[in-house]
Amino acid sequence: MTSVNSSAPPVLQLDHVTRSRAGRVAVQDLNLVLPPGQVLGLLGVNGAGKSTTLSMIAGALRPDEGAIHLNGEDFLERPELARRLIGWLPERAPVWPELTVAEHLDAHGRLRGLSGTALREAREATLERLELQPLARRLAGVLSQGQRQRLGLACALLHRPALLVLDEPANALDPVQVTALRTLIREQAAAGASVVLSTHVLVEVTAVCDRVAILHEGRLRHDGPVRADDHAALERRFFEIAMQGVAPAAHAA
Ligand SMILES: Nc1ncnc2c1ncn2[C@@H]1O[C@H](COP(=O)(O)OP(=O)(O)OP(=O)(O)O)[C@@H](O)[C@H]1O
Repeated sequence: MTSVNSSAPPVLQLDHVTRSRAGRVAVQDLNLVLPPGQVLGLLGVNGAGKSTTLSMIAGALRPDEGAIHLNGEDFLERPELARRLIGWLPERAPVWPELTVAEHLDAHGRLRGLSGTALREAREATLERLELQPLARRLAGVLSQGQRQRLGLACALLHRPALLVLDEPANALDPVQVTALRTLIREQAAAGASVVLSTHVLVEVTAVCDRVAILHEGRLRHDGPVRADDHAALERRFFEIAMQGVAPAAHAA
């Protein structure tokens, strides 16, 4: 399934990354290396540290310790790399209610240095790819949740980033759109982009990811390839890790 180019530098490298939130360690000593064209699924129970990790990868949170490199460059020294290299769909994608769908894409494109014909072409191609053309002139404030999620995805994809960071991308999508999202993610990987996505839905990982990382209590507990033909193995591993520290009575509950 993967189209990894092993001779290129990693798109993303995390070395010993640690981050506390509200006085508690949310992510601890995390090491990850992501080559071009690979789709990595990030799993973990609520509070495991997935969103904190994705926020650091997207440049929205700074690690307390450790290093992050994008395409071999020091991301903490050069946070502006995010504008060009990263497309981020946060857990709750912010929208400006008074702007239309097309205006959102224009605003995101300008923030990433696109203008004129390049911006127009990127906007039209993205509207078409995300099937948002019928909604292009609609105000974001009146979109359904799933339509908003697709707008968030469109904003993340618009500038063709080398790294897509998707926090729960299937949130609020109907089954047709979930299938379309899977196709879109594999298409991005085939074109050379790397993808990190977090999800609570294990079957999403089996369906779309080359590799899975499982976080528990802020620590990386598993990092390995996904076997599309063995979903049960992923489930077993996930629950093995997720149930650590849970009392037997809680298991049974
Ligand atoms: N804005 C915040 N302020 C303070 N602490 C936070 C904040 N966001 C998350 N945390 C804490 O950081 C830890 C990791 O949370 P994080 O949101 O990264 O986990 P998650 O794996 O994404 O969880 P979920 O699956 O519920 O979205 C948790 O202990 C959480 O309480």
